[in-house]
Formats: sequence, C-alpha cells, structure tokens
Amino acid sequence: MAQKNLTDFTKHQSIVGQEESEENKLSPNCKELILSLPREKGWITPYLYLFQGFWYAAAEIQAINNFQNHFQAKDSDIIVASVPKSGTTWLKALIYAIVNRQYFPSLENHPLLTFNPHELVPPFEFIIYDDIYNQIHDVSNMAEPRLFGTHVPFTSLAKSIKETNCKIIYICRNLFDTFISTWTFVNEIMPQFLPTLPLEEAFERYCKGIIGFGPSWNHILDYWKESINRPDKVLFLKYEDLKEDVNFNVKKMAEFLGCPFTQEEESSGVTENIIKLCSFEKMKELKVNKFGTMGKNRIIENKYFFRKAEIGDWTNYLSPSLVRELSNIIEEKFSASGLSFKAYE
Ligand SMILES: Nc1ncnc2c1ncn2[C@@H]1O[C@H](COP(=O)(O)OS(=O)(=O)O)[C@@H](OP(=O)(O)O)[C@H]1O
Repeated sequence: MAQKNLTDFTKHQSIVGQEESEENKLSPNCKELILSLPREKGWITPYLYLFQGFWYAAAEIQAINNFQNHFQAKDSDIIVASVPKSGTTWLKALIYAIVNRQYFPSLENHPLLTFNPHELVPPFEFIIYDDIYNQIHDVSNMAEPRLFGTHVPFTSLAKSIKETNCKIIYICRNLFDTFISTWTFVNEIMPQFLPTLPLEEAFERYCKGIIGFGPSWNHILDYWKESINRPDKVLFLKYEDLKEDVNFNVKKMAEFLGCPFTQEEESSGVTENIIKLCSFEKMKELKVNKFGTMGKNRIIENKYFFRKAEIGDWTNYLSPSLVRELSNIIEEKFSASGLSFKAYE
C-alpha cells in the first residue's frame, strides 16, 4: 500500500502538477498566445484553452503549433486520425499490420506483439511535436510509408497534409460510449488519493464541448464532410461498423491505401491473421499491453487503453436524464449530416 501511495504521489506530481510547470516551459510566443485564449477547468490538467475552435491543454497547443509550422507531409504518408477513446489503438494496430504485412508473413516476430500500437504509429501532438521536454523528433527519414496518429481536428492539421496526396483514415464512435470510455480512462490515470472526477461534472463539461480535442461533434463532422468531398483522401470509419464487420473494413482500408489483399492472401488467411492479431482479446493479454507504460516519464499504463471494448457500456452509467441531454445534442448536431451511430449492441 505504501508503494502504491508512492506511485500515486509520483503520478500526482507528473499529471496534475505538470500543467503549471509545463506552462512555465512554453515558448514565449505560446505563453502569450495562451494568455489570450478563453479557458475553462480541465479534466486532468487545471485548464483547457479554446484554440482554433477546439479545447486543449496548454502543452498540446504548443505541440499543435509546432506541428502546423514544421510538418512536411509526403504523398505516401498515412495519418490515423480520431476522436480520443473511439478506437484509435485498434485502428493503429490494424493499419500498421495491413501496411507492413509483407515484412511479417509469419506473425511470430510481429512488432505488435512487443510494442503498443501508439509506439508504432506515433501521434504528432503527444510525441513528435511535443517539445515541452525537448522531444521534437525528426521524421524526415522515417521508412515509408510513414504512419502517424493524431487527435487534431481536420481544420488544425498541418497545411501540407491537406495539400499532398497523403491519406487519412479517421475513426469515431457513438458519443455515449466515447464519453464513458474517456471518463473511466481519466479516472484510471488520476492518482487514487485524488477525488475521482464526478460523472455528472464530466458530463456537463462534455455536453458543452469542453473536453480535450472537443467539441467531439465538430471534430467528427469536419472529418465527415471532408470524407464526402474528398473520398480518395479521407476514409471515415465508425467503431461500431468495425466491430460489426472487421473483415470487410480491413479489406476496405487496404484498398483505400492502395494495397488491396490478393485472392491468394485472402485464401491463405493473411487477412484473418491480421484481424486476430489486432483483436481486443489478443492485444489486451500481451505482456506489453498488460504491464508496459507510455507517455511523458512513462507514467501511463498501457493496460488502460484496453478496458471493455463493448458497444453500449454507457447504459451502466448514465441516468435517463443524462441520456436525454446528450441525445438532444446528437439530434441537433448530426441530424442534417446524414451521419448516425449505433449505440447499443
Ligand atoms: N483491439 C481493440 N479492439 C476493439 N476495441 C479496442 C481495442 N483496443 C482498445 N479498444 C477499446 O478502444 C477504447 C479506447 O479508445 P482509443 O484507442 O481511441 O483510446 S486513445 O484515444 O488512443 O486513448 C477502449 O474502449 P472502452 O473499453 O469502451 O473504454 C478500448 O477498450
């Protein structure tokens, strides 16, 4: 127990205290920018700031600035974009396995067995351009096709992503499950001796759109519109559809990326093996995902990225009045878009 408390204390210093120290480490330009932005109480960090129409922690804004100013996309790049907690980890694993399948015909030494998907498909805003700890990475010499992840909304992506022929595969999920997945994740990575974020309080902020990379509906609708306008550029997926027919969607992704599965690959089980390798059941039990860590100072345990993976778990948490509130928002925001979500199994 003493050991646990010590770990929690370290986490406390690193997570909750980090925003103030991070604000001190921001570049002068970014500090000035932050001061000019509307701010609200954050979920894990003390504040979230409204930047280019979406809410972020201070360090994320600096990272996004770096990303916008420095990232040079190549036509062959593949970007895995998502709303947080909507199936990013799964999608990263699938895309990594699809794109690199010729190098790992037998799955024995597959990198996904020893690395978490977020390490294989690094996010722009948390790893590559996060220079709070002098961590800007040179990605110009990465093997092609380069795979990147991001939660950054379409509007704030680096210009070169929009101008080149690189591909974006986007995933989102029904907002009820996305909210619960986020709330449970946040409470897991908060130290135990701090009070958990009450569900009602988190829900209220969520419904106002105040969540990292939110409002979620604007995030989803922007990528949705882009996928309609430029179907060769953006492939739009829903977590629920992926669950319902992963085989169909894996083939669709491979085609979209210009590397369709051959008849021979299909009949020899290549597609099925990729699906099994990336399945929740398989990934959750891997040593790296059970005991590994990631993030700044490696304080986030990988196991928290693999919780239940169910559609409709929110029914165990949300009261009828909260369900009504979010249903009304969904109706208002999505009804004209032609986009709908399955929220029950
Ligand atoms: N392989 C696989 N298959 C199906 N579902 C999976 C898989 N891996 C993770 N998950 C579930 O995805 C939820 C986490 O979302 P993200 O991966 O987007 O999280 S993050 O944004 O990268 O932090 C989270 O959902 P919940 O269980 O509902 O919380 C994970 O359990």
